[in-house]
Amino acid sequence: MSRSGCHTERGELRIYESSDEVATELADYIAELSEVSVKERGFFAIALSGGSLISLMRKLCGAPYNKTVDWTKWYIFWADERVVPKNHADSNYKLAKDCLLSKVPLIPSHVYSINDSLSAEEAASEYEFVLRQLVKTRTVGVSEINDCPKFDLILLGMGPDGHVASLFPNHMILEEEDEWVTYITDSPEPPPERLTFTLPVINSASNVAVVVTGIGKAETLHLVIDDVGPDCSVLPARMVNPGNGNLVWFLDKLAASELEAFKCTEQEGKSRK
Ligand SMILES: O=C(O)[C@H](O)[C@@H](O)[C@H](O)[C@H](O)COP(=O)(O)O
Repeated sequence: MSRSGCHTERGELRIYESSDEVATELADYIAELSEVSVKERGFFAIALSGGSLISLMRKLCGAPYNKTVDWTKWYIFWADERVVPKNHADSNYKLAKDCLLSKVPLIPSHVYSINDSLSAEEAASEYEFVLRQLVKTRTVGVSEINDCPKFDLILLGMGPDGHVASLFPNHMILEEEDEWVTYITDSPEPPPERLTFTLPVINSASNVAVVVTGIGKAETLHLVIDDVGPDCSVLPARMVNPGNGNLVWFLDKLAASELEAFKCTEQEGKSRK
């Protein structure tokens, strides 16, 4: 059950007691969006990231979701991927496959992993080409305000430096406006070569959820969510702002502990006692 929730200029905050509760609520949220998208569009186009997000999605593999979700309508993409072979320990595809995708009855041809036999630049351009075909057939929706894909859901994590997908602070790809998928060869975190959706694609989605847990992210999250100084404008997580879509932050109380909204609720709770 949600410990507290509120709407801010940076989207809706859903704060839970523990990361296990985040996992429970995240599964429910994804299943609900899948149902709505399948009803409205006939498909559910979802983009994943790497990191702890994937294990936080684990409850989708169990009851009731293994039976109630219409997995055959899912189309899976990656908001970012590391340029390594698919069976490499660093691969976001491998992580998702091992923890989730191999445990649910998806249609294998609906899983759009990145071509690992190409260079970063070639793989980015091929991935964008594939996306363009799927937007043409409306398997992936299209934005009403630009020609960008409109994913039903993009799931992101956030690094302690405020990066999302493979959009790192101060990197010039934050300014990319034309490409849908781009690449970097100088990631501050290994491995250095990565593909990533650009901000226009992330911000064109119908729904974006950023899932952040643990005390190590608390200070950065405060800079991202609360308006506390000029430096925070360079944080990529702060640039996530789906204009025509919904932004939801799934947080455990450790990650949320520095947020103004969280501190207020804690204070109110104490004064009531
Ligand atoms: O491929 C990647 O590295 C990820 O997509 C990246 O953006 C990740 O989501 C964050 O680094 C948060 O990761 P954690 O939740 O594991 O800290």
